[in-house]
Amino acid sequence: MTEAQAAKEILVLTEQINYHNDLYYQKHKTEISDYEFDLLLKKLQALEEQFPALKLNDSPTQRVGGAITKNFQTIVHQYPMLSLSNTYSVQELEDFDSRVAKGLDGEAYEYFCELKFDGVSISLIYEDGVLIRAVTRGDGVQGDDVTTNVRTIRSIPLRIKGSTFPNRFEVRGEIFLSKEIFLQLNKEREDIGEEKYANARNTASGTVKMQDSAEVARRKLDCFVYYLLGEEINSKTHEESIHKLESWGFQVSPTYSRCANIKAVIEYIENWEKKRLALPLETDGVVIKVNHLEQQQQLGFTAKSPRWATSFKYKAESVSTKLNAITYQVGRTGAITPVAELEPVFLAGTTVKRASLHNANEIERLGLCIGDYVFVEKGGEIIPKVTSVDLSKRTSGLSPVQYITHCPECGTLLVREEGEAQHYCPNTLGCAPQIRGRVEHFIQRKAMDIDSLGEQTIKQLNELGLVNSPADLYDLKKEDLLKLDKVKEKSAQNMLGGINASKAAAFESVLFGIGIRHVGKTVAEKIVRHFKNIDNIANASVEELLKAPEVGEKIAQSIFNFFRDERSKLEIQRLRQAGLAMESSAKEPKKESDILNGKSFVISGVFQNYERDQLQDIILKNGGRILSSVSGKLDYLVAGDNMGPSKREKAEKLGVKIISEKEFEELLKG
Ligand SMILES: NC(=O)c1ccc[n+]([C@@H]2O[C@H](COP(=O)([O-])OP(=O)(O)OC[C@H]3O[C@@H](n4cnc5c(N)ncnc54)[C@H](O)[C@@H]3O)[C@@H](O)[C@H]2O)c1
Ligand SMILES: [Zn+2]
Repeated sequence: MTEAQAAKEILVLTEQINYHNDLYYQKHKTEISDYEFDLLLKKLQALEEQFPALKLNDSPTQRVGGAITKNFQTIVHQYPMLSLSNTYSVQELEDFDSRVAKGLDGEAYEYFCELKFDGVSISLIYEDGVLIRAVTRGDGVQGDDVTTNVRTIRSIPLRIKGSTFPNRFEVRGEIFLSKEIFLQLNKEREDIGEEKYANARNTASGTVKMQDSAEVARRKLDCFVYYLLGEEINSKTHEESIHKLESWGFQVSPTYSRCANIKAVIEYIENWEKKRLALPLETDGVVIKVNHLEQQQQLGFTAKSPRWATSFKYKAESVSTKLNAITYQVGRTGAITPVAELEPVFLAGTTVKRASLHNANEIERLGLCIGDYVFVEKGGEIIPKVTSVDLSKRTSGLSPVQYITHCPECGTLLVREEGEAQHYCPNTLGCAPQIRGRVEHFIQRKAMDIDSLGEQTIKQLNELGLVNSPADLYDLKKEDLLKLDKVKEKSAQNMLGGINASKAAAFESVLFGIGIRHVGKTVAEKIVRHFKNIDNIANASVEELLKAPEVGEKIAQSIFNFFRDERSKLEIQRLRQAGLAMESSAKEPKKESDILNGKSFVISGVFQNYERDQLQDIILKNGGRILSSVSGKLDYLVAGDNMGPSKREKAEKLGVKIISEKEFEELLKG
């Protein structure tokens, strides 16, 4: 390669890597696998070594890939938060070991191995035993202050146990979503017609940077810690530090092990390759650290990572198999999911016959033809996925997959909304899986809680033409139920009892249960609080809907459309006649004073002593008004933590008074 060619190649690679870094760290998305990404980076590194003069100062090989955002306060790290070098091969691991041996000049040394948890790294600062700050890695030098969000994580102690600890220290760890919580979160999203999250890591990193910490708390993040730093730590080894962290009440994964030499490290790596798949969280490799802290110091750091540690990444097992067909599933909300039907193949301990293809874009990106051989991977994710076409086995005469245009269940023309990757069957009221899904959604515990009915019963009731919508449940008679397989007098009675008892459910459960797209349980609760009864909701304009807390453009439009559909109006009317609650049972807030009469407020950010709705209630009860956005007419902007900077700027420009939670309390005293 000539120098000119290398220069060009370096530019192209840098641009690609920067693009993927931005997607990964800022947008919490990925378009290529970690392995492919690491290959790009290695290629760039090799070129830079061959042509040192061409190395760019800000090359992605020289710095940590992330960045800070404008939504949080920026904090400079006391100790830089670096990356880790990585390898996928035992040979490279042995090279690392040789470098360590050389760097330590013949001194004896040992390693400490931990699993590499796949989440997002966090720095936790403790003073006098109390968590005072939590900061993201950012660009390694400075990060985002996400303390309010991190305080919601139960496994991170707000105050540490015991009485002997340094005045000030820093703990580093990995925030993650367990596989179980991630699947549950996706199930809930699918249920209300939201697109599913791609993987747990991206979801965890997106969650840590949310503006609403009440939502963060609901997501149930978790954390493993793996690093202790500070002036007065007094540990001799990393192992000792880990034991200290455990004794102070931090959550440390019990999977670590001290390893006498690189041979033992390799055994550790082999030992965990399969076992890690059964762990409750995703892991993508092993982190190998020199155990003695003095030796760590002696080895030091490069610009981007420590020389005393490295990571071994497991390459996801991948096999090539034939794509026999693509089938299409129709979900509760009509979302179409394409599924690859594969020639059965053995992969990472199980036989794989099907793999998810997500949506039409994915099929296009892969360039699939029926009859192709495709590579299938089962990485950290639970569901296998098709990663690419095995072009070496492509035969001639295959033509690219044509995505279906009509619903495989009811034949209706599919639609795809602007900006969405998924196709939908719009025949919500006439498409069998959608009908069943809607009734299942309606009877679930968070909605009407009718546990005497199950999926099978609903399927049969629908096939017999007895149930086509939730309201039909309330017309069921015992004779109807006796027509079902294996249903006798007693269970029929039981079912009717459950249906009848559901009439006592609260209005927010009903509103969630009727299944308006994008309206989850929390949103339903907020809407009920704001609008009080179904008529107010049904008659609200999009603009009025937008004034309710947590209701954005997408939700407002969806609610508005729902209540303009004659068929949903009829359904609501039938449910009302059946005796379901159509208004909030909560009492109107009683007027407490006139102290805030004529004053208008916007509430923004997160508060120490109140939920946002509580603050709203207090304002209303004392005669104030709530506005939805900052304008010249606004009297007060009540600012909590993590308020968006644009709101503040606007308020400052318009001369609106910005008050803190404390000042608001003062205001109330008159
Ligand atoms: N697919 C993509 O588009 C894309 C884009 C950018 C980055 N990436 C992936 O991210 C990696 C680079 O990310 P990185 O710089 O964050 O490095 P890294 O994730 O490879 O390694 C460093 C991080 O490992 C984490 N870690 C987990 N367990 C640990 C333990 N026991 N001890 C110490 N640290 C532990 C820490 O958060 C630390 O910051 C790449 O190798 C690539 O795989 C992928
Ligand atoms: Zn359909």
